[in-house]
Amino acid sequence: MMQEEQHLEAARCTEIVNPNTKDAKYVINVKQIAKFVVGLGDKVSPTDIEEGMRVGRQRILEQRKSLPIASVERRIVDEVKKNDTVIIVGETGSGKTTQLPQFLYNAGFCKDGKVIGITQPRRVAAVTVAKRVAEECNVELGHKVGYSIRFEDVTSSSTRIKYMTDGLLLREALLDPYLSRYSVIIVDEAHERTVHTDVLLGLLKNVQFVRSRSTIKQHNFDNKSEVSNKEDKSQCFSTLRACQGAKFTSLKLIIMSASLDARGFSEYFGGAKAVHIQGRQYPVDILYTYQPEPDYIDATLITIFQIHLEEGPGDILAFLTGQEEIEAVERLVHERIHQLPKGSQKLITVLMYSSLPSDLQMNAFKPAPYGCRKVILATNIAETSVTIPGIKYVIDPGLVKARSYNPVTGMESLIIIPTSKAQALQRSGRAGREGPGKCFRLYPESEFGKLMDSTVPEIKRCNLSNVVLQLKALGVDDIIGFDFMEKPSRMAIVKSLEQLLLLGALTDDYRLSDPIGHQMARLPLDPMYSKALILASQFKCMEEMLIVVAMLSVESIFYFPREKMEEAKAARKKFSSPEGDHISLVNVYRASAECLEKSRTANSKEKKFEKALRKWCRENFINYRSLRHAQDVHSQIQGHIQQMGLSLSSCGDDMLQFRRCLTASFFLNAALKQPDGSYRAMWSSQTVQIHPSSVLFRTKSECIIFNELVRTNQNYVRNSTRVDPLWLPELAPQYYAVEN
Ligand SMILES: Nc1ncnc2c1ncn2[C@@H]1O[C@H](COP(=O)(O)OP(=O)(O)OP(=O)(O)O)[C@@H](O)[C@H]1O
Repeated sequence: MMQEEQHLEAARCTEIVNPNTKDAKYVINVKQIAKFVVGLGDKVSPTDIEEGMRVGRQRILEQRKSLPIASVERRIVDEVKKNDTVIIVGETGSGKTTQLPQFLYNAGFCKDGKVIGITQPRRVAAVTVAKRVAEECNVELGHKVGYSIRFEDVTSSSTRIKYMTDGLLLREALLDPYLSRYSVIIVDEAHERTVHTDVLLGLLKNVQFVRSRSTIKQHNFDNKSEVSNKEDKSQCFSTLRACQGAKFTSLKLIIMSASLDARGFSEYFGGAKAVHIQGRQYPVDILYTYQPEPDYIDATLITIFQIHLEEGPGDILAFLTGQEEIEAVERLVHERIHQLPKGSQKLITVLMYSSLPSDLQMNAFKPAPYGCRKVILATNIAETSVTIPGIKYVIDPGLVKARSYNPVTGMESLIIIPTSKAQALQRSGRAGREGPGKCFRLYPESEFGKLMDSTVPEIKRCNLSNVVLQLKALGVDDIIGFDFMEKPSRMAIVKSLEQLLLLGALTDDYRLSDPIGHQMARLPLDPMYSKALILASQFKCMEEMLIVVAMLSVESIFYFPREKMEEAKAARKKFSSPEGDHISLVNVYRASAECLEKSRTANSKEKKFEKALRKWCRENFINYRSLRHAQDVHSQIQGHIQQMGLSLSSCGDDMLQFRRCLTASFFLNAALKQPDGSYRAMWSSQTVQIHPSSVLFRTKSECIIFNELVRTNQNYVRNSTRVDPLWLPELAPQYYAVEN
């Protein structure tokens, strides 16, 4: 196929198969794409569009039929009918995520208005897969097929196939503890073992147990003899009691992945049936380096350019470890592009990481302009479930940034570690989804054998306060006795119970407190941040705290390019407050809002505001993408605050009130200056230093509160504000009065 045709085809596949062709805006869009791609201009007629749609549908149908899962549809449906829990293991690209829900829908699992829910560990996967399945079913997104992710619900009462994040299903369980709308729940990409997946598995096991009993016969809940298994008795008791008299249909559970320890999952679900799907649609060649690469960034760059100059058409997906690294590689690619031989194809970069605003993440799914090759620089958010059109080459340096938490010191850090085999398989699976592909692993083949089979479950390496709060809100009283697939350490659970008690989320007998604990559980934030917002309504500084929580939820607001360090520092000074980093963040946010306000008064077009904001960010050395993300988070949390009836007051210029509120909320993160100029963190007793990026770095106040304790070459605290040490016993007597 000629390259122009290929690009038109790409445009057709992503746009023309959309069912809304009668929408005028859409027709213009198709024309624009055609013009952009092959210069057809106004030549795209309604007949072209009709034809494009027909071709697109036909292609999708043929493509679906050729997926390995298509040949075992009957068998899988039968297994699901026969068994309450089924484990499905099938290669990446075999069609699990997109096809299985459709098979089950066609087999009648949605009759009586029931819903099939499919959980994904990541938002981007939930959104893009739902879009694809809606296209395959030829329905408008949000009707029969929809998705729901935190702060974005594209479903309706007619939705029967619903993709969502695992965290969202957990939140749904707070309102509907038996997940009664669902006839089937599919936990996809279970190998990732996110903390949400693990909690969800325990919860689903419990819900399934309750629902299956309820369908057998009406319970006599005072007589627990029906509950045979001892562990189940303690596990389910509070739930069983609560559902007295309720009548449910049974819940089918499907656990799915390309690289699953099927035996471990099967054992956890009492010997559940495991089904393996053989084969994939297209082959992927795996290439290794001869020697270990001493500098994986440089090796990634070299591989990008090698592919670009030596390989045939197709886009590139390179896996990196985080936003800063991705932005640095983007700069290096742009620097080296100029060294390309004259006449070579253009190379464009697209970024993809979790804190990038959703609309910018979606740029990765748009076809590259005609005559260009696209290289996507992504974190592991592009690792599972997603199909990015055009990707033929994957570069995998074999590393990932992972959370690690020490419950004794309270130190949470992000460290770069080798991927597991399961992750490497997922990454290579992103090539070869539309045709044969290649994966360049930037390590020797012998190293692959040494990788761990699967990732250490996140639940074993994170601060559990949020998990414990959620479980308490779900009615699980005995956290240590909860049936986790893999139990977190007792110490980690005890520490988080202690923290929640001190924050007032739990009563003295470790139940969720009313109203604080319930309110905290409703906010989708770290418990300390939730507490800060609840207190801010009493300290009358909600506006300021909302900004701070939003700004702290994103990575690196400021940036300091090496070549313009002095200019960047001077720009930053404009926002700096001598009181500390929190107020400085408020200043940045407010100044950006002012800039937007001014451009809104002067213009009426949304694009122009964006342009004005970008310019303002450039001039002030603010990371535009991070600021946009903070604005998103801000409006989302504001929605929650309003729903909860908390007042949106501002303390105006009285920042004393705001600092007192910070102290009352983050008192566990207080540190006192020591005679040698270092600080002692009060909760962990660790010796720490103020991070050089802080406005307090040189000033050294007597007492500070901070948000993050990180370890690089030494222990640093980040985002600090100076506070009066006497506020600690006054505002947090539950902790400091006893200590003193
Ligand atoms: N958005 C999309 N655009 C184009 N093709 C798609 C899209 N989504 C899926 N496909 C096609 O359907 C195939 C099966 O995708 P699906 O996500 O169902 O596989 P899977 O077995 O779940 O893989 P994985 O384990 O990687 O998630 C893909 O290989 C690709 O060919």
